Amino acid sequence: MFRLTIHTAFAAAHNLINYQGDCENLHGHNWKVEVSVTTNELDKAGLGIDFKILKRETNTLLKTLDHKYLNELPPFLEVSPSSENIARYLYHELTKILGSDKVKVEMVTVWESDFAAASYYE
Ligand SMILES: Nc1nc2c(c(=O)[nH]1)N=C([C@H](O)[C@H](O)COP(=O)(O)OP(=O)(O)OP(=O)(O)O)CN2
Ligand SMILES: [Zn+2]
Repeated sequence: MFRLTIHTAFAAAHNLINYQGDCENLHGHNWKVEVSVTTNELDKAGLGIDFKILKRETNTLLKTLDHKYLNELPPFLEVSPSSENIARYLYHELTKILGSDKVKVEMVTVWESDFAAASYYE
């Protein structure tokens, strides 16, 4: 089994809902995003999936979040835009885009600082 991982990032504003403390107020993060996929098969070039495709599709998705107020976006209208919920949202969207009989999105990890991250996997 092969695991392929890419790192990328986006910047956005949010506030946690149903939360008491500083983070219920509007603030922002430069989130780092790590996407891992697994595959058993390699193509003739020896690639599970081209990193370029992995980065391009992830970055296209992240553009919909970048420099936005997350609480105003459809995925987070009724779901608090915590790092956990962002990771789960990205996991499901990337599975729709990249998932196949050969490639499984294994895990999405979202770092909201250098010291704190949430991962989602199934
Ligand atoms: N499990 C989670 N806990 C917290 C989340 C989260 O998404 N998942 N998010 C927040 C807030 O968004 C907040 O912005 C966290 O920022 P952070 O820099 O960690 O907070 P502080 O600056 O207060 O960090 P200290 O290390 O305590 O100074 C909170 N929790
Ligand atoms: Zn925050």
